[in-house]
Amino acid sequence: MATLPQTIHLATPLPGPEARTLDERAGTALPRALTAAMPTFARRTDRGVLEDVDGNRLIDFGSGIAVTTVGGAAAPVVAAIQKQAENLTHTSFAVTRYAGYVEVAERLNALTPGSFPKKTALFNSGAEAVENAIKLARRYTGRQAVVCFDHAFHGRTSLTMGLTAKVAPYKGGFGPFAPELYRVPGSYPYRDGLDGEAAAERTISQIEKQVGASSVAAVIIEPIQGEGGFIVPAPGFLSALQRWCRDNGAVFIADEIQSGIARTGAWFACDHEGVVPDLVTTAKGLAGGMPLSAVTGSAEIMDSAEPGALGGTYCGNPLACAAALAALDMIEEHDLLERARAIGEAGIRLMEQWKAKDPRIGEVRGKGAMMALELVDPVSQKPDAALTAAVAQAARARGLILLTCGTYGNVIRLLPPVTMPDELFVEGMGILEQALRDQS
Ligand SMILES: Cc1ncc(COP(=O)(O)O)c(CNCCCC(=O)O)c1O
Repeated sequence: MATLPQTIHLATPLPGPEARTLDERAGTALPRALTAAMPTFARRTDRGVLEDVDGNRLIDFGSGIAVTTVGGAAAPVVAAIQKQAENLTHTSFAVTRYAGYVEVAERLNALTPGSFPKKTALFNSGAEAVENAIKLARRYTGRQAVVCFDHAFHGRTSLTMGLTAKVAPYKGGFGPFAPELYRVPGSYPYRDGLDGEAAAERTISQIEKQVGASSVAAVIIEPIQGEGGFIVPAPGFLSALQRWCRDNGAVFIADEIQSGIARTGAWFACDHEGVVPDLVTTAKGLAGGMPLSAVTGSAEIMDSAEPGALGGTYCGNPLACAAALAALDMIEEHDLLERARAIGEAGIRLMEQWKAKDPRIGEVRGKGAMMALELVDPVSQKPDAALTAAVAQAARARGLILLTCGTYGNVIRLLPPVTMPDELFVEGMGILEQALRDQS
């Protein structure tokens, strides 16, 4: 298993010659709707480094959008996939079952919040998990209305586009979207100035007055909103929502696809507030880079669907299950929860120092290795998407894989693999700080 030096190395400008050739081929072969943050093509990954096709080594602050939390091509994950692939690549769990699926379900049933009997169903993508969580909530309650939130992202399938808030680039021209989806304001302390209780009162009032409590099948929320801007709700907001759902017979669904599986320094972002959802969706970091997603929750809700009502050809693929078991073992054996917390503390501390001297930084926020900078006009505090794009582009040109997000396009997000060495993380932060300075 080849390892990469955990240092940045720029042999060519980005994109280099091989990448430019591939880009031309991609322009001919692929639809223009497929875009990428980085102007190059990957060849290898190892911990915090991605090597591209021209031999450049880049610092990875993206983890493939919060997926390779344990590092790309992590040795234990690779070994588990190789071993599994020699014996079993696919049977379809709906045809002949296999132990790996059951083992992943048992792990998630034990790790997710709540001490009640739980069950898990596996799928392939995050959107697929969200779709099935909604199906189960509707089947269990016999109701149809689903409450979702401003700034939400839940996927790009038809139903999940309806749940997702931001129109561009996700939804334009793809409607009509599913009925019975109702969007309400959530908690965005930097922009609404509300504490958890006040934000929850506003949300619940809108649900009760404009949806009707008795028609709500589910309330679905990201405990930290990801694509919408790494928005950490005010303390108490999520638990107030959970109480309302319990009191009104609605299923509380925590979409932990981006915030879950050690990313925030806890197994789940809900853990930070002791919030216990009825259903949890997971994906991304679950299988160390392999496509796997899950719905985990109350056995009573999970068993509400008739035999045969859940499934799909590839759901819970054996290679993905083997990878997931190896990734979960890595998190436990190397205490990567603590590692995520340490990275978060170091990153937040650094960015707060920048903020003290730079009024363009409206807020520094996040938990664990899920951190963000919201960039604004220093006078009006209005979102500054142009500055955000310029900073990201400058950082990428210097070899830092960096992602942005936010409804207003003005949030820089940090999602490093938590197996990244400290000195490489600090070097990546230095590149980001310089890119900010260069845009003064
Ligand atoms: C909370 C939350 N729920 C659901 C999803 C959807 O997961 P899929 O595996 O991309 O379907 C996500 C995926 N987020 C990254 C999307 C990137 C893009 O599509 O450009 C998420 O963050």
